[in-house]
Amino acid sequence: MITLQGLTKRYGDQTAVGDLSLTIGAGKVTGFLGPNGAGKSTTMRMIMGLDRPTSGQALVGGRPYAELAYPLREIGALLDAKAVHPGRSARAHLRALARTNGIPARRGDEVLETVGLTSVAGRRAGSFSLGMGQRLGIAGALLGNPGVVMFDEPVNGLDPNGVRWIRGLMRGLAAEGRTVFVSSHLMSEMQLTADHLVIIGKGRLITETTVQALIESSSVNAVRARGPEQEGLQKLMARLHEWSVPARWESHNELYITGLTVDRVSDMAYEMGVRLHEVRSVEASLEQAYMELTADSVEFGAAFGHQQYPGTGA
Ligand SMILES: Nc1ncnc2c1ncn2[C@@H]1O[C@H](COP(=O)(O)OP(=O)(O)OP(=O)(O)O)[C@@H](O)[C@H]1O
Repeated sequence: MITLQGLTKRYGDQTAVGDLSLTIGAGKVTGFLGPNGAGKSTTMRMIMGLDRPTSGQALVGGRPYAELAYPLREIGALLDAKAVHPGRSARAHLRALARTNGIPARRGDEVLETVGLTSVAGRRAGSFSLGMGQRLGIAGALLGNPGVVMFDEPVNGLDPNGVRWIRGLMRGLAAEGRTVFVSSHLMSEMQLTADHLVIIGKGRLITETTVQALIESSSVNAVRARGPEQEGLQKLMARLHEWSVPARWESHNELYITGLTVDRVSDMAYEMGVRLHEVRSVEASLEQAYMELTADSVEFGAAFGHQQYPGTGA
């Protein structure tokens, strides 16, 4: 379990992380999401004792990192895959890590097997590809068989095979009862991997929720109605607005209606004599729900153009 208590980090007058209080529990994968510069890496670095909080604290299994006698046995982290001596072989790197943490040397070979690097164990880590480096970093994180693992952007630059492997690994670690805390910008991947989500923006907690609850809360969950006659659709739109049902144009022959069922929309159109060719429900993706939620917290982003269609009144 990881506990953050009023965790705060300031750089000059800039607050990188502001008063974060939360618990990241065991037995599940918790995704750590937020726009660029939101404070994810800073938070993870404070959990690992690499940055000192300005105030508040981060606890691993109830204790600050600095007080852990053998930290690698409590928490393993992949924060920077390049933080490996390039001249050392993968095996030598893991042996050195094991030695300083009171872990038997043979454990290095076990984790190399787990991450699929046994055949290159004697090769210099500096000659590794990005994906191999990520795997070696993960081997280091697993070395002490810790109850808590933390990965900062673990799938960055990985091929589809590597992405799938990491997904399975994280799910497996959580199923074994471990705490798995992972940051990522890949929402499609988080939708498949995470159970729980912690979302921050500009250093502050935006929400803590489950993947399912976030998706269900999205206004993108809607009914899409498509028809061949725009005049009819405009009539339908006007009626919906009379009833204060949120509806907007998706394209010139498609409406997007929130808060009514497919059956209700079909019946309304039938009663009004509006021809429809398709009526179906649309579920938001995690990405859509996330974009809505964090729209106000994006510091570094390009403005999107907004398309207008007849009848939107916008
Ligand atoms: N050593 C530092 N000195 C000054 N400012 C810093 C330092 N480290 C981080 N920051 C600032 O703190 C803020 C949070 O950065 P952080 O890297 O934690 O964000 P992030 O959520 O991990 O971003 P990304 O998704 O882009 O990796 C940023 O505005 C960053 O510029």
